[in-house]
Formats: sequence, structure tokens, C-alpha cells
Amino acid sequence: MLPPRIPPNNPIQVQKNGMIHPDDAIRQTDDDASSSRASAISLGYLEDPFSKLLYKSNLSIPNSGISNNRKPPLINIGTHHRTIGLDKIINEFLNSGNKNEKKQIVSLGAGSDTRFWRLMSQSNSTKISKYVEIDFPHLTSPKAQRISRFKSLQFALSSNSSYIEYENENENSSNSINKIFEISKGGTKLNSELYTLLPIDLRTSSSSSSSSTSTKTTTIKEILSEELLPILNFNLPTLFLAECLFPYLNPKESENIISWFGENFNKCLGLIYEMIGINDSFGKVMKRNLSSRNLSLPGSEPFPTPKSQADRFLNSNLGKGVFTSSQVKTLWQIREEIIDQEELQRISKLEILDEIEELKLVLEHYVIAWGVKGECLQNVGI
Ligand SMILES: C[S@@+](CC[C@H](N)C(=O)[O-])C[C@H]1O[C@@H](n2cnc3c(N)ncnc32)[C@H](O)[C@@H]1O
Repeated sequence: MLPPRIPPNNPIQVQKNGMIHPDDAIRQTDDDASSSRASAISLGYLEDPFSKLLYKSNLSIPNSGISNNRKPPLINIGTHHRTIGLDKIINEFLNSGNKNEKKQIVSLGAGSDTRFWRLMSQSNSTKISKYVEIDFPHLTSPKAQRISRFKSLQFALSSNSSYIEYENENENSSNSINKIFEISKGGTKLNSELYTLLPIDLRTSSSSSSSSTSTKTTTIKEILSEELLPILNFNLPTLFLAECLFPYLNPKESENIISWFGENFNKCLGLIYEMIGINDSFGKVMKRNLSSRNLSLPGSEPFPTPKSQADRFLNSNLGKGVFTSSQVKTLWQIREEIIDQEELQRISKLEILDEIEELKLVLEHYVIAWGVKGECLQNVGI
């Protein structure tokens, strides 16, 4: 029997009237992130056995062995530095505090990200009591299908399983493994002991009340409380990751999300990765390229500098003491201060890079910013 067909990631939704959905351009950004990761992996910058299971490029030509995934060196190096920088902070979070203390992670706008599976194949995986991923249902649906199809992804869902790479991934999952997770909401939600995949639009949304024709506005804080509080423990250190998400939300929406996490968890680490400098000459080119794809970045305008990104955790609108300290590093600083010389030497041999000045310019336009509440991060090695 043929395995169930898995649609390409993030298929374009053509509506009944023939129009393309206005959110499609945003949803397609997952393809940018995942194809960059696939390129960096295929060239040896990163190791990640899970990427090929969770991401199937729309650009590959089926059965031809041809993949259009190779990105320019600047993008591959940026993807490497961003991954190493975020991994470093996330591992410090997992290793901080009491040895036996469990930790929770919520990845917002996770798309086809593989980080959960990479973390669960490492030694500190036992520290994770829950990992939640959130995205539009159009993205969670193919991800849930892939998880239910590939046994090499299911090891991470339960504390009783461990990682085995299966040779024949095309076989349907065995019944015994299937019992460790359940799929609901028309195939868009997946729930298991250690991992939950949730279909949520992270913007403020409205819904019609059942009793009348009036429309009730549901705030993003209400949605997060309803969906996350039943599955998370507010006493456990909790990290939220917004990797290339907030630029697509309006600033008030991202502020509400940051404040919700700070208000609800006693120990919280907020971690943001995104572009800065949207109005300088580099940023303007980027903005023009994106607008030709119908994409705008309403959430980037108010945060054009590294400091403005760090300060969003200390913004007085969040309320007093929601986050107590914050830091930020550009990807150039991550390269200079955090990544081992040996590793830089290794990747320098993978491709020829013409211009270090150009690399510096690009890397200075991306930052990792983090805000801390309570004791949940000891030392980022900086
Ligand atoms: C550039 S991708 C990044 C994916 C992933 N974080 C990574 O770095 O590999 C942005 C992701 O945010 C998601 N996203 C954007 N706006 C969203 C919203 N309002 N609600 C939920 N997800 C959203 C997109 O669907 C997409 O998967």
C-alpha cells in the first residue's frame, strides 16, 4: 500500500474566488527559513538528520535528484551562526538551576523547525518536560502528518522512547508507536506527553458569539491562556522562542505576547531572533525585495537597533518586573565572541567567501535578543 501523500510544506491556498489568501506570503516565509537550513546542512555547515523528514522543498524536482536548495555563502554562514547562537542560549537555559529541575519551551511561529528533535537527541533532553510549537494551521497540518508518518520523529514524543534512525521511513508507523500521540482539530493539532503542536494565529482574532450575530474579540493573551496554561506548569522555568516571527505581527501584538509570558511564569526566558535596520540602505533593499513578494514587516519598524530589541523586554507597557534584565548580540558579535575559532576555521573551508566586509554588514543586521525573569539563565559565555 502506498503511504499517505504528504503535501509540500506550506501549500499556497487558492480560495474559491480564485484569489490567493492574503496570509500566504507570510506562511511562505517558512520555506525561506527551512530551505536556508537545508542548504546549510547539505553543504556541511550544520548537522541535522531531521530536516529532510520535516521539510520538503517546493523547489525540488521530484525523482530527478535536482534540488534548487543551494544558497549563497552569506546566507549559509548566517544560518550557521544563528543556529549556533540560539542553540547556545537554549542549552544554557536547559543546564541552568537545579540539576533535576524540568524546563518548558514554547516555539512561536515554529514552521518546519527541527530544533525540538535536535534537542531530544542530545544528552540534556531529559530536562525538557514539554515543548510546544505554534503556527498557522496551514503549517501545523503538514508537520503533524510528517510526525505521524516518520518513526524517526516519534522517538521524541514520549519519555519512554529513544532515538533510532529507521532505514525504511516510507513504512507506515507501527500501532504501538502510534499510541504515544493523538491528532485532532482536523489534523492540525498533535498532542503527546513531551510535545504539542498547536494551530494558532498569533494575531488578535475575532470570533462570532454563538448566541447572537455580535462579534466577540478574543485577545492573544486569552488565546494563549486557554491553549497553553492547561499544558504548561507556571512554576517551571519556561523559554519562549520567537525566531523570525515578530516582524510579521504588529508591535502591540508582539508586546502582548512578551508580556503574557512574563506575567504567567515565575521564571521565564524570552528569546528573539530577527532582522534590524529596516530603514537603512541595506534594510531598504530587503524591504523592497519583500514587498515584491507581497510581504511587509510591520513589526520591524519600531526596533531598528540592537538596543531597541533588548529594550522591548523592559518596556514599561509590559508592567513592572515582567522581565528584569535583557541582552542582545548581533550575529557578527555571535561570530566574534561565541563561536569557537576551530568551528570558524572548519566552516571557512566549506565555501569561498569573497568579502568579509560584506559578511559583517549582513551579520550586523540580525540580532539575538533575550529577556530574563527570575533565575533561569546563568551564563551565556559572553
Ligand atoms: C520565517 S518563518 C520562521 C520559522 C521558524 N521559526 C524558523 O526560524 O525556522 C516565520 C514563521 O512564522 C509563522 N507566522 C507568521 N505569522 C504568524 C501568525 N500570525 N500566527 C502564527 N504563526 C505565524 C509563519 O507561518 C512561519 O512559519
